[in-house]
Amino acid sequence: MTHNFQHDPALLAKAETLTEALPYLQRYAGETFVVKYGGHAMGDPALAKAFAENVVLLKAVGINPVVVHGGGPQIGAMLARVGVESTFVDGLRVTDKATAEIAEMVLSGAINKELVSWISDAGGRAIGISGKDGNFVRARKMRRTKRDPESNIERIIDLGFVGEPQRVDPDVLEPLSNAGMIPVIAPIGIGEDGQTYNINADTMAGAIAAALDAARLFLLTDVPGVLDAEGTLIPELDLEAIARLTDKGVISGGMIPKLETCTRAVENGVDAAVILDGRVPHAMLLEFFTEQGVGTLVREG
Ligand SMILES: Nc1ncnc2c1ncn2[C@@H]1O[C@H](COP(=O)(O)OP(=O)(O)O)[C@@H](O)[C@H]1O
Ligand SMILES: CC(=O)N[C@@H](CCC(=O)OP(=O)(O)O)C(=O)O
Repeated sequence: MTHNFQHDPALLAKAETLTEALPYLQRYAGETFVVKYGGHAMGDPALAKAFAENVVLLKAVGINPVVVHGGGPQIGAMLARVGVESTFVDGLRVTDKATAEIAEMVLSGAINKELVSWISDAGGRAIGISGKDGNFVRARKMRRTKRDPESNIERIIDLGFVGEPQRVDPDVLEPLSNAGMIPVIAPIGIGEDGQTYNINADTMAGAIAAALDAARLFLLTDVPGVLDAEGTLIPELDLEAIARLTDKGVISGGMIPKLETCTRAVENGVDAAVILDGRVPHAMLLEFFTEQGVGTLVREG
């Protein structure tokens, strides 16, 4: 697939002026925005700085931002360094014991604290936790099945210690947010038996957005949004259209958990979910002060 979407340079220039976004954002004062920052969008320090500034701006106008981060490529690099092989099924990393340990080390350790420092450098107060802290996210083993197209038999796929959020406790975040902190969350959960679960960061963000009754869920990634078969950006999708595109195979790899997340989030009370390009400076703000937004907006329909 070719990705031929071009960003309008005039809009990008406009985005440099953070203050222009203020009147648009102030309408959301008191609301919660959950922002998922993907590992692919993390590489560039200038973008990281812009991202952190945006999050601090949201907090400053009275919005309650909650950051959930990924780190897939960084986990992959660490696994390669220690010689552990990694495979993916539908965008999810098959996770054995050693992989779970490394995923937690990279996500809860290195990346979580890096994001906390970016936000701190931008003038905010961030506090980094994972789903384990305060039993914030109770997880269970993810059950995944796949239908064999030839035999039409549904098979269970064992993804190891890949988890799905079972219960999110909003009380863990409330005192932090009320004290002026910006929570930064690593996608690691804890099972009833104390087991560590590696959770896809999109899935984690969606469950948190639903539990917090968020007004928006942003998924920042390394493409302009959901692209059609020609590689053109689809500005808006409802749940029916997502099912259609998935069946046609237009949506694959990492976009599968993203759209599953958006679907579940809007079904569970999140007003809208947006998949947008984390490589565009101030993408989150552009979404609000451009007529059509800049990514793919998912609503229930
Ligand atoms: N229809 C589609 N539109 C856009 N991206 C798609 C589509 N289908 C699959 N993808 C893939 O999904 C990727 C984004 O998911 P992922 O790599 O998991 O990102 P992140 O690390 O930000 O979570 C894109 O880079 C692209 O390769
Ligand atoms: C189960 C599963 O796939 N977990 C992910 C967690 C990190 C993640 O989701 O990072 P991105 O958002 O950068 O892709 C992983 O191990 O890569």
